[in-house]
Amino acid sequence: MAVYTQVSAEALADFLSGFNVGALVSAKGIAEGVENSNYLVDTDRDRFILTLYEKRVAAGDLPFFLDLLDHVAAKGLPVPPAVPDLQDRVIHELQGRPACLIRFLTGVSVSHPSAAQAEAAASALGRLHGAVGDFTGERPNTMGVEAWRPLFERCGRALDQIAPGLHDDLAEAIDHVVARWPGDALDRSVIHADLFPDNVLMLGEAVTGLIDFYFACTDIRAYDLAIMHTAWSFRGDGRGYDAGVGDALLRGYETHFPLSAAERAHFTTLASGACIRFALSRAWDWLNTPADALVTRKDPLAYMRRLHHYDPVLATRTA
Ligand SMILES: Nc1ncnc2c1ncn2[C@@H]1O[C@H](COP(=O)(O)OP(=O)(O)O)[C@@H](O)[C@H]1O
Ligand SMILES: N[C@@H](CCOP(=O)(O)O)C(=O)O
Repeated sequence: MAVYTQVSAEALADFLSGFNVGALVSAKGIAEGVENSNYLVDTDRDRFILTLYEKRVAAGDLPFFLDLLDHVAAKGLPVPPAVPDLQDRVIHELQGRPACLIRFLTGVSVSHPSAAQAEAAASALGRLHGAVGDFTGERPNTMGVEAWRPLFERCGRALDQIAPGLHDDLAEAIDHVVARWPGDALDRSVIHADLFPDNVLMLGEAVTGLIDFYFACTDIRAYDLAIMHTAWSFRGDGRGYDAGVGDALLRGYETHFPLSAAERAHFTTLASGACIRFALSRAWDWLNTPADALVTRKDPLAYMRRLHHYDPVLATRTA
């Protein structure tokens, strides 16, 4: 459960009085998510998500994320814009945290996506990449290829507390993948950068929401699909690659963006990089999540197993 900051009913009612959204009826901390504190808020008029930005979201980046959501929503994609208050402000402060009131979208995130659901979700990613073609905002990827070594070094030898050998395994993987990283050889774009199944809301096989744009940034466009491939095509523990789902992702995406020969040639490297990125952030969180935070930490080793699927050369100690 991701609630790092508690908001009392009184503080929330006071906060909502600055909006034209009706009066508070109920509020519950949301079980999913690891980055921010999220509450499901019902008023006597409507339902909202209240997000307090916590760990990796810098307040200075919020205008980029919110402008991006407005841009993409205006193109007809199902993304949740922030709700303005009575003075037309969308970024607030609550309990000392940056906070936004977000429009609620219906749908559920699937735990075990079928090939048809994966195809629909990847098709939505392709539409998203089409919609950002004329978006002028830019944001460097703070979790991109240049960030891996510094984060690895901040984790240090404590990585071996998670699994013996993890430190050396990751060091070798970073050297191997960074040396092969395509860099400027591939098209760049604004990307979502975290389109896991829990960030896609669905009803049956229809996508009803793309959420959680708080890692969105400018990076290699096909890297977004590679991230999705690592997140959708395996069981939660990182075992059991499902080729039906993996192929469906490529098929769905290519209805909007056929991959170039270069993107195909580099896809395994992009996916391996995604595995390093999520293994590292999960490892850092594993070692540093406050004991009193209501959050379920995610397993870094599940991402090492995925890495070994894409790059069997790296399959060594922690497999
Ligand atoms: N706009 C929204 N509409 C409906 N549910 C949402 C919305 N935003 C977030 N949620 C719910 O809250 C959960 C956590 O949100 P998310 O943005 O993924 O959190 P975090 O940033 O902590 O990862 C989601 O899995 C989803 O259940
Ligand atoms: N998707 C990442 C963690 C980021 O959390 P999210 O809840 O914002 O998607 C992972 O699984 O490691």
